[in-house]
Amino acid sequence: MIKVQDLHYSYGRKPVFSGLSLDLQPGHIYGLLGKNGTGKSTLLRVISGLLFAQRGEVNVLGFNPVKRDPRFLRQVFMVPEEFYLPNTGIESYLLANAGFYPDFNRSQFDAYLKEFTIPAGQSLQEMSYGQKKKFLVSFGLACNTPVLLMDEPTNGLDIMSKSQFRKVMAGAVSDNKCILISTHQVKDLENLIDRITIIDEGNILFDQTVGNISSKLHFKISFDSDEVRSAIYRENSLKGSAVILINEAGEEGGLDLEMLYKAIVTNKDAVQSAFK
Ligand SMILES: Nc1ncnc2c1ncn2[C@@H]1O[C@H](COP(=O)(O)OP(=O)(O)OP(=O)(O)O)[C@@H](O)[C@H]1O
Repeated sequence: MIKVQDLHYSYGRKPVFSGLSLDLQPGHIYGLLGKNGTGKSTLLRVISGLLFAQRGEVNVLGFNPVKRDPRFLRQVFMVPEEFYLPNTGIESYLLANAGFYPDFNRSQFDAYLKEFTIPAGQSLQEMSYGQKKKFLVSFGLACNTPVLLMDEPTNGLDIMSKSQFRKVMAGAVSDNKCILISTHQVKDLENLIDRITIIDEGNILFDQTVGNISSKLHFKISFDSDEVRSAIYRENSLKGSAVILINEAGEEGGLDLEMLYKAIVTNKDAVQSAFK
């Protein structure tokens, strides 16, 4: 559905990607993680056709995003990290924008606004940043595009809104939809994303499904010093050590995305050895 091959992209002389490849399928929510400045937003912009790859191939739904073909544009929606909303009410916004998306669903949109407790009569510019973000997420979801790109969608959302976001997103997954979410707020996406892609210095550092991670790695609190020593990642505290172990016994357990991320960044080889 989204295929990126040998992507090269530089801002002026500053390279961001020099050979990145990625293959994303429908029916999944992908979490795109990585340090600040590693190129997550750039990648989303390249996929959506807002930036043009200097080398390599980008194919989204059979289209080259660079061509900005209307048949492509109506199938892709991006919720950017920074955005501008016009000084209009919700109805005028819908009138001007919903028509570009053939599968836009008004009752779905209203249900999302209700879930996020966005007052219907308010002008978009009078909304707080968090309200604007929830409005845009609601609109993006209601467009029902097969490709949905979100850049830090939970930034600026309060605690209640983050759980509403998780609920709304869980209901939005479908077999024909590919959702790619770039985020640092990994806790907000726990139990939501089913594949984790970490990019670093222009390359894919880690790319695994949550199911595969859970079968290969075991996350637990341990009080056993031998076990702690054998862990591929550990965080000590007075209440025992939070560890990541190679899941040799095939134990079932949860996944702590934040710990996984830290483990990959600090001890990539040990984590990757579990997947060989
Ligand atoms: N408009 C621009 N002009 C020049 N350089 C840019 C521009 N936008 C981004 N960059 C640079 O490209 C690199 C990748 O930026 P990008 O915003 O894609 O990273 P990111 O992974 O999304 O970062 P963050 O996690 O901080 O949002 C950074 O080094 C950044 O400084």
